[in-house]
Amino acid sequence: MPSAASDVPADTGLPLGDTFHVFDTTLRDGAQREGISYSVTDKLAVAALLDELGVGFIEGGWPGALPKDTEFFARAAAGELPLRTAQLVAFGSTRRAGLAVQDDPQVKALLDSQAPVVTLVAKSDVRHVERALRTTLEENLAMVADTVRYLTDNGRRVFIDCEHFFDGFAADADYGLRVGEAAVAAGADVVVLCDTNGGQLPGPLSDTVAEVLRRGGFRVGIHCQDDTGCAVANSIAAVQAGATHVQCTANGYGERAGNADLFAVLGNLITKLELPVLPPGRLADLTRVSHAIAELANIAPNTHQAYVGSSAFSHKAGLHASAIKVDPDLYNHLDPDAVGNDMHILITEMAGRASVELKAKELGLDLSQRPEVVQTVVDTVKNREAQGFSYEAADASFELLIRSALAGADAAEPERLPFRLESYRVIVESPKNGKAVAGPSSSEVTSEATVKIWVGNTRVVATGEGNGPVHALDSALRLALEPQFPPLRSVELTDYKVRILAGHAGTDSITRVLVTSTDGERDWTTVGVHANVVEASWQALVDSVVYAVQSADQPASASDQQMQPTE
Ligand SMILES: CC(=O)SCCNC(=O)CCNC(=O)[C@H](O)C(C)(C)COP(=O)(O)OP(=O)(O)OC[C@H]1O[C@@H](n2cnc3c(N)ncnc32)[C@H](O)[C@@H]1OP(=O)(O)O
Ligand SMILES: CC(=O)C(=O)O
Repeated sequence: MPSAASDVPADTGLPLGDTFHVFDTTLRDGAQREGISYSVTDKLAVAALLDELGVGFIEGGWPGALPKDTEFFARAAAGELPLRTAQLVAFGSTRRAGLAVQDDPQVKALLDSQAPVVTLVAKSDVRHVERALRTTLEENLAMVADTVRYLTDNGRRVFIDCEHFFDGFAADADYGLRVGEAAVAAGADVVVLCDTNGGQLPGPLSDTVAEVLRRGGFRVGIHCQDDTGCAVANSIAAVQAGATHVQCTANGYGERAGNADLFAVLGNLITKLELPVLPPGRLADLTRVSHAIAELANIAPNTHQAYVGSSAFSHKAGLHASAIKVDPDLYNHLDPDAVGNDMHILITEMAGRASVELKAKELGLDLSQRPEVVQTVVDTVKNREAQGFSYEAADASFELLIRSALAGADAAEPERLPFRLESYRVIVESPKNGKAVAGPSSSEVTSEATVKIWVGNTRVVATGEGNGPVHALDSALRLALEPQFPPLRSVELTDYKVRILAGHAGTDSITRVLVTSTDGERDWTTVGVHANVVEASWQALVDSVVYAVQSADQPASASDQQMQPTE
């Protein structure tokens, strides 16, 4: 890793070179989000992903303030973070008031980090200088100048983050400009205007950026928090006003409401403003990198996140689907492939014929020549959703519904169900002495289920146990079916969600169950609805098993059997 600015490659490998900076602070400001606590290994992995994406700068943390960040820079310097495109940045503050810069241990830690670039946070609002730093305006300017000069003299490139710049500028514009000028005179490259409390709106923020550029005569960057929900809009407005350095965090992670989301900012800069700020071909990594970082941050991805959310290109309304069938561009603001995302058609009560046809195509079923089947499916979905079913998240049940409609419409190809239910029974038993221990332990309360089914002409009776009635039913059903349908051995239930749908009174409410299963390669979700939670669960389990059997390659012995229900 280069240890000084002189070692920094002049050619950044970025299409705009040094003229535009995409500066990521996921590992510093993003880590200030409530609930995030990266290990050093996580931080190295996040940095590697950001480098793969092709950002220009990765702020890794505050060495000297957080032991984990000190270790992160040490491990990066030791070769654990080979960077292709990005340069590593260490964050810290200007020297303490009244302390010589060379004696300030946290400034020394910035040099020790060996990062070639340093971002220094500085006060630029007179009220913060006087009330938070409790020093004079002149001493603050000296703190900025001394620290920048010391770092640049030691070969570092320096950016200066002016905290609370916009509020400070409104109160005393001249002082804000003097801070920027002092930093630049001492050797700083970029003066980053920070909306630290996130209270700005795009119009006034854009006016301030333009005025600073006019009066300050230095390079301007932007750093926006999201407290007004405008961090992305503010960042884009600043760039349009002339900022050439934009600080963001992956998925908008950050303190309070977060920071400007790197992925939305990149999507907007590249596809809307046509600024090629990433190396060619990397835009298509946006969705993958967003989700991988969410995984490392241990935060469920935001499904509705612009550009990269799994719902960012999902269409629910029938009228939208009907236009999309003609041309997806009619309802998508860009081709989802461009950012590595996919379009989805959601099937709900709002679906029309086009929605069903497009969704079937997504599932590999061509209904374009089967208008009567499409209409049957539309009608069935609308009726069932009115009863409480929800197909939006239950693609497998929806596929079964299409297959059933196809079979119903086609006398030559009647529906082939793997089994027919005769009956099931579930027993839940509390301890004989009646003293179940309070708490989540299930060993005190046992469940047992018996299923009686017909597989072809064979009657099978199986009993299973489980830590709850649904688990017991699932065990019994598999015991009964696995000998005939070996692929079921690799199928597991991975998620079980219950929702009570209110009726007119508590007692007549109905229950919707969603079951997610996996065979290790694919996941699928099925739905059941009934007033009785066990029956609703059974319906979802049966759909899951039928889906598994129908979509797996059947061994000759099983597929040769007569699958028709026998009477
Ligand atoms: C807007 C932002 O997000 S900036 C980034 C903020 N991030 C963090 O604070 C995370 C890491 N922070 C830390 O680990 C600790 O706060 C430290 C190590 C930086 C400082 O810890 P401590 O010395 O224990 O003090 P504390 O956290 O109360 O900070 C207050 C001190 O910092 C000084 N300070 C605050 N801002 C600045 C600044 N921009 N420049 C120089 N000194 C500053 C204050 O004057 C005060 O110094 P004093 O104790 O000599 O009066
Ligand atoms: C520097 C920074 O994180 C801020 O001002 O918000």
